Amino acid sequence: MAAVRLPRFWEWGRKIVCVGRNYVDHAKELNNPLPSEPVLFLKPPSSYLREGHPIEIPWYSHNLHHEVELGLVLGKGGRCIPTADAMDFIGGYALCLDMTARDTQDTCKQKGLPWTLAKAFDGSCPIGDFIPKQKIPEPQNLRVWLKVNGALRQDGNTSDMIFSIPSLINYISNIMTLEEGDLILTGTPAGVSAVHEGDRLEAGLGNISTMNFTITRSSAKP
Ligand SMILES: CC(=O)CC(=O)C(=O)O
Ligand SMILES: [Mg+2]
Repeated sequence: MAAVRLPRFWEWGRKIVCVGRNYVDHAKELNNPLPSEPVLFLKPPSSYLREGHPIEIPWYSHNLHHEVELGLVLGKGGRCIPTADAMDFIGGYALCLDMTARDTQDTCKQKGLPWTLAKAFDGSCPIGDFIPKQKIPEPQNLRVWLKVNGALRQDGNTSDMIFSIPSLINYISNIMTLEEGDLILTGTPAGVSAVHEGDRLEAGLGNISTMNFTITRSSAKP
């Protein structure tokens, strides 16, 4: 039953849990300290964006960054999931972008405020198609890449994660109950950079899944 419903998980209104600073090279490029525990934040379901719709630069940002990430789609829910059992809770995967208003994030950091404005705006989580679990037998050894206007900007591998996929599921589920259809973004590798109106983004998980988006400026202003 779950296998039939999961392919359209983004329509369920479930939470998106994001992990930050999970790759050494990315933490270093932003001069962030290496975390001793996973860094977590949330995006609302209104962040989901599917191909065919442009990514909008929020009206308050002049430095929107791409972050390409492997997404884990929960196939069943649980609380305090043991690391040893964690992979059984994955129903599939998705190619994801964690679009980030970097200027806003920097201001939030300086003021000691949460990252909501920088990370949780409408369309801040573009996603590709649902990938059934069996199509990625080695999720901890997977190329994650992104091009802007044909130029390769991010080219990482999930083998370089600081916190492994099972340990992330264990950590998150010790804090909040994970539900079927939840999405976990596992962090971005190095190479994040600014996008501009008219840019074309192409991203991929190896050659298993690819997606394309264009960039526009939001017409929504207060
Ligand atoms: C510094 C960040 O924005 C953290 C983040 O989202 C990541 O993927 O790393
Ligand atoms: Mg991220």
